[in-house]
Amino acid sequence: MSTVKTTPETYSSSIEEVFSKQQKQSLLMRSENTKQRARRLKALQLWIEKNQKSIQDAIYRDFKKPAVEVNITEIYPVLTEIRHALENLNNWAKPAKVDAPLSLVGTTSYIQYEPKGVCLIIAPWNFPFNLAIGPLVSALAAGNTVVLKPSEMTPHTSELIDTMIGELFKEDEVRVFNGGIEISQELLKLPFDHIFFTGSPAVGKIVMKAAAEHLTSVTLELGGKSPAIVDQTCNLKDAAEKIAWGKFINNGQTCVAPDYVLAHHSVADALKEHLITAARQLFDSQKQGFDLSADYARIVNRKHYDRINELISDALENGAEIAMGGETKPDENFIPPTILTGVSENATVMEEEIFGPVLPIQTYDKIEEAIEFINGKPKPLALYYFGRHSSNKKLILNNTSSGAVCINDCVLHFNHPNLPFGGVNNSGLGKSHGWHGFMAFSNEKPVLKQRVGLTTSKTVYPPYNNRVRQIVNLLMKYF
Ligand SMILES: NC(=O)c1ccc[n+]([C@@H]2O[C@H](COP(=O)([O-])OP(=O)(O)OC[C@H]3O[C@@H](n4cnc5c(N)ncnc54)[C@H](O)[C@@H]3O)[C@@H](O)[C@H]2O)c1
Repeated sequence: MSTVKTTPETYSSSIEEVFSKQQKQSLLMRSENTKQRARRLKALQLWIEKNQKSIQDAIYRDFKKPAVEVNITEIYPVLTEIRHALENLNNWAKPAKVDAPLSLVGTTSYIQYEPKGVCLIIAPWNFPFNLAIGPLVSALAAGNTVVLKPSEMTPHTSELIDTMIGELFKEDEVRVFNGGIEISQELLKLPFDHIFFTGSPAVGKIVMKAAAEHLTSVTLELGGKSPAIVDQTCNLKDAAEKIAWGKFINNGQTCVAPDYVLAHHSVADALKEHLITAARQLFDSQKQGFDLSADYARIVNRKHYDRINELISDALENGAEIAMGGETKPDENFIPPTILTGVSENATVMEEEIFGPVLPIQTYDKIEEAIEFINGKPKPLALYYFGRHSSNKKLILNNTSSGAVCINDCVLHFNHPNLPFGGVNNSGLGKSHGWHGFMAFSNEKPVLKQRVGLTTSKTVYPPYNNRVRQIVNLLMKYF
């Protein structure tokens, strides 16, 4: 493979030229029917199905992600998203009729879902294929043109995405601009009709500020510290297997991974043992060591490897103990599943999103303490509750705010096409997936048509004589 394009000059058209071509094309695409949108989605689907091996290879080269894990977490979710859109597109795009209130009798009204226009998608590196192409599916289903900026941290996948898009689309429909922050910043200067950003809350703020210059709408899919509460009523072995899977898959670099565990003090020790067993069974089944396991991915680069090691060192300096893990390998960005106990609340690992295979276990006595702890931090992207205590469940659901909640499981909600996916405040703004993704890239345009002129409107026109005053008073009282 050739090296990744890093500056706009290496492309045939500049960012501004592509933007201007897409503005013209997006006007033409407004009058397209859904068949043409479906044709684009179908082409994308066929390309992905035909090139599964290339996708697996590219992501393996980026951070040694096992091929089956690529299928489960990168290819399958995108194919699900495409199939769901193809099945539902006609319904989604159909104008939605709405009833008239009594005061507007004689009118008919409907909502027309029009494409927003020229959209920018900025993607992160942690699911480099899924999180670039998933939003693209929604944007195309809604009839938009797209400029796509994949992450510079996964160069092999980003180059493959560029190749795929180049083979499937003209640059006035979809165009990739690969590169780092400088490319993002150039793109963010333009008056896009919508920006869909997935990444960190810190960069989300930069994107939102840039969007504000043009009053461009944004969807921000951000991160945060997603807690997993484990109470004394849960099946510990089952909970441990699910938490270990959700935490250590993709080497912990998952926005909805359980960031830390809040365990009832009576089950914390037993849970720790189950977590250690589960991590070994899932990610080192051959018992050769996690570093030799074909089922365990790597940290994406040295910068993140160093960041995560610093989190571990800081936790240890603040009194934490390592229940599992400890032996890292800088030459291959390898950090084994690491479980920490006795972590101080002031340790950085309890303050920043971990985004790596490190799982601190905190304990609580009363469920109210766990809730207070969560509410003391920015609202998380996901919250997990493991237990069968209906009053605990109710207390948690009613007294915390998060992008999503999973009960007795974790991460799975990402793959449910009928659930809106996204965060709240610090963990995100707006929703994606399925209908919700279609809506993120659509303008809900209300259309009101006057039919028989029975409405009260003209009767309240000036001059405001006694008759008009009486009508207005009646309107306010009864309609
Ligand atoms: N909510 C979700 O769906 C979701 C999914 C995956 C990851 N995330 C979050 O993403 C973060 C990890 O991903 P990341 O490290 O790639 O995020 P990031 O914010 O560093 O980068 C994301 C994208 O923004 C670009 N970028 C970086 N700095 C920029 C700047 N100053 N100006 C303009 N653009 C800039 C990058 O080139 C990249 O394409 C975590 O916080 C994680 O929780 C969220």
